[in-house]
Amino acid sequence: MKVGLFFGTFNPIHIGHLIIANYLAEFSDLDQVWFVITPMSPFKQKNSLLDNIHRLAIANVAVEAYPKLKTSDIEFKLPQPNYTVNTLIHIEEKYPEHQFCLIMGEDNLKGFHKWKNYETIIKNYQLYVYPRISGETTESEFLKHPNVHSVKAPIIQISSTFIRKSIKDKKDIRAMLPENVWNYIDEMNFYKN
Ligand SMILES: Nc1ncnc2c1ncn2[C@@H]1O[C@H](COP(=O)(O)OP(=O)(O)OP(=O)(O)O)[C@@H](O)[C@H]1O
Ligand SMILES: O=C(O)c1ccc[n+]([C@@H]2O[C@H](COP(=O)([O-])O)[C@@H](O)[C@H]2O)c1
Repeated sequence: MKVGLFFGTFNPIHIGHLIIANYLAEFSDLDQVWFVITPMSPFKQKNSLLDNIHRLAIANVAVEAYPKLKTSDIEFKLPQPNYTVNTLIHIEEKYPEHQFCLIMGEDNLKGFHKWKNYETIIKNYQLYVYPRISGETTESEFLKHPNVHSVKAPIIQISSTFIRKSIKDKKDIRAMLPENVWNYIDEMNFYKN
């Protein structure tokens, strides 16, 4: 099976993430997309980060109705910060029967040269890159790499930061989260203070 790995802190997962994953699962040669919940991203502060287990639970609720979308907690037991190159080694060991690819926004591709062992990653894995709006106009040099495939997924400008702030400010942002995710977050009182 060909599996696309979508890495992120997912604090929380939102429709922006789901639309990308759903698009790739239906309109590319990927059989499944797995959301890999990252305990600590190398370039991100740990501020207001909900526990791994809760971020995973929210993502599980989000993918419930989508047989081609799954979650993975493989990084929970790996050293932090979580470098993708290490995770890829572990995931290949655990699932030798699958072929893994990476899913990445154009914005992340621009900073890809700062990732640990990025040359190894791009040499050995296909990258599926979806469009994002960013201030910069320059294209990433990696877009020309034979292992990089551009996909025309829709652009949704929502961030988890915006969702967290809006919940804190008591705004009604239900449309930005799947209904069952909103209900779960609300019942658990996440992000309210
Ligand atoms: N609206 C979106 N559409 C497509 N990709 C997104 C969107 N928001 C985030 N991503 C990408 O999805 C991955 C995981 O997202 P991440 O958990 O970092 O979410 P985020 O919404 O950017 O979070 P935060 O606002 O907390 O920094 C990252 O590679 C990020 O670039
Ligand atoms: O391996 C690295 O050096 C590396 C550096 C930055 C980000 N990543 C991965 O990319 C994911 C999204 O990055 P970010 O910064 O948008 O949260 C993050 O959760 C990590 O899994 C990985």
